[in-house]
Amino acid sequence: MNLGAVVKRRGLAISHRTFPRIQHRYSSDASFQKPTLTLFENITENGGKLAEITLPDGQACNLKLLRYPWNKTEPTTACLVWGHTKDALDLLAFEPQPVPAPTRPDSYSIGPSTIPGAGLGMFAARDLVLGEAISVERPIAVLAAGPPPEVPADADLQTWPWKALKAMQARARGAFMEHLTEAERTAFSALHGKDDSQRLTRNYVDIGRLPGRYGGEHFAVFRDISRVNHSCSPNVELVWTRDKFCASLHARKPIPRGTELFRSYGPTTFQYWTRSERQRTLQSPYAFECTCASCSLTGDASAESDARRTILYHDFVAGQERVGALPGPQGALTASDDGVRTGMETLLGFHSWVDDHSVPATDFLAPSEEFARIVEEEDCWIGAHSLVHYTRLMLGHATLGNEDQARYWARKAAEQVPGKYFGSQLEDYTHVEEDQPQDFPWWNARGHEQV
Ligand SMILES: C[S@@+](CC[C@H](N)C(=O)[O-])C[C@H]1O[C@@H](n2cnc3c(N)ncnc32)[C@H](O)[C@@H]1O
Repeated sequence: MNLGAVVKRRGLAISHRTFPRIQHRYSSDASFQKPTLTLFENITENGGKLAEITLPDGQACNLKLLRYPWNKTEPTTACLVWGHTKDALDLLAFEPQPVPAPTRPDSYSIGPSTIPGAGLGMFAARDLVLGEAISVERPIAVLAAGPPPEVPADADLQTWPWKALKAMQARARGAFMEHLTEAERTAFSALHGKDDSQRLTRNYVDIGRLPGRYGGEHFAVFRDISRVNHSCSPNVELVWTRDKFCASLHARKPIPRGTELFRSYGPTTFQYWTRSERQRTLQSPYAFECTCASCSLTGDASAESDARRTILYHDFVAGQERVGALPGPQGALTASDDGVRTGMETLLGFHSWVDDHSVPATDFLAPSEEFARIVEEEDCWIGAHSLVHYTRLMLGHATLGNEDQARYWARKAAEQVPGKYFGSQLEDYTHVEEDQPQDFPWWNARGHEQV
């Protein structure tokens, strides 16, 4: 039996003399029920392996430190990812692409926030145009947020031994921080937070999945974008572009010079939550109480705001169910060909309405009109969901031959795609109707039913 296997089974401490490249080993108990973490001193010699976690069943998962994209002339990012992610990135043979420039230079400044006690914030340095890219940044650091894919999906991460695994990952993150370049450390240390751990948890942006078997989120920390404070009625939207490995901030409305910029910290569904649900999430890990317009409401007004957001949530869930019931791969909705159009129209119930004259136009339009009214009252940002309803209103009004309304909703729909600076298929979809509503195949098909 080889020494490595004995070590795994018995949880023995490994001497530096036997394996000089191994510096630390954290295992307080000899029981082989616990995962063990080994941190490597010389990560270059170990192919970027910063740590190896050995699970109770003997499987080993590697945490790898790499610089990405592999491009010497661009700013690159220090990444701490699971071994599979690195392998998948290797396979992609990623061609480095430059970080795109913002729409116009000098669009923002950093200074004391308008919210008492919120520290610094980001401000519009000039009048900003709806949709424009205000800041485009490659992150200082990217870290896998969850456990390795080898951890069984049904494992309760709060209980032993997974709790121990989590603590071990935290130690690996600490070691990762030590491996940042001096410039990265300086930028990271200047961010809000009393220590590295707090700086990480209070400044990260969730950038979602990277390629590879690990299906969880990744956290990215930015020099400037991490300065943007939170509001439940945000005026900017963050877009992560994996191919360019950068994030961009887009204005979701015209923003006058000097205005503080706010984005929503919550997950995609955050805008649908009630006030107390939102406040709970912001307390941990961000540790503040939101004072935006919706969160400052009290009594009946606050209950009404909660009720409005709940209506939006139910509509979102119903929409998800309709997407799930669509024939063919759901990817058709994001494909770059006519599948987008057909999939979208089917989802919206457009085809069945346009052919069934027994269903009045008002029945088709009313739910989307109510949706639009609530979104305006709450001033919330649920771009993709709004896009669906505004497109529906555009389709409906074009079919009724109502040119002004069709153009209006086409423009509103296009505005829900802030990443249009990076090119978007959906933008093409909506712009056809915006520029030439008469080109729409069903233009005026039910023109006799004016509403
Ligand atoms: C990502 S940082 C934002 C930049 C930070 N204000 C700074 O000084 O660098 C997140 C932290 O900013 C503060 N913060 C963000 N939004 C806030 C808000 N709406 N009200 C109060 N504090 C806020 C909280 O301390 C939070 O943990």
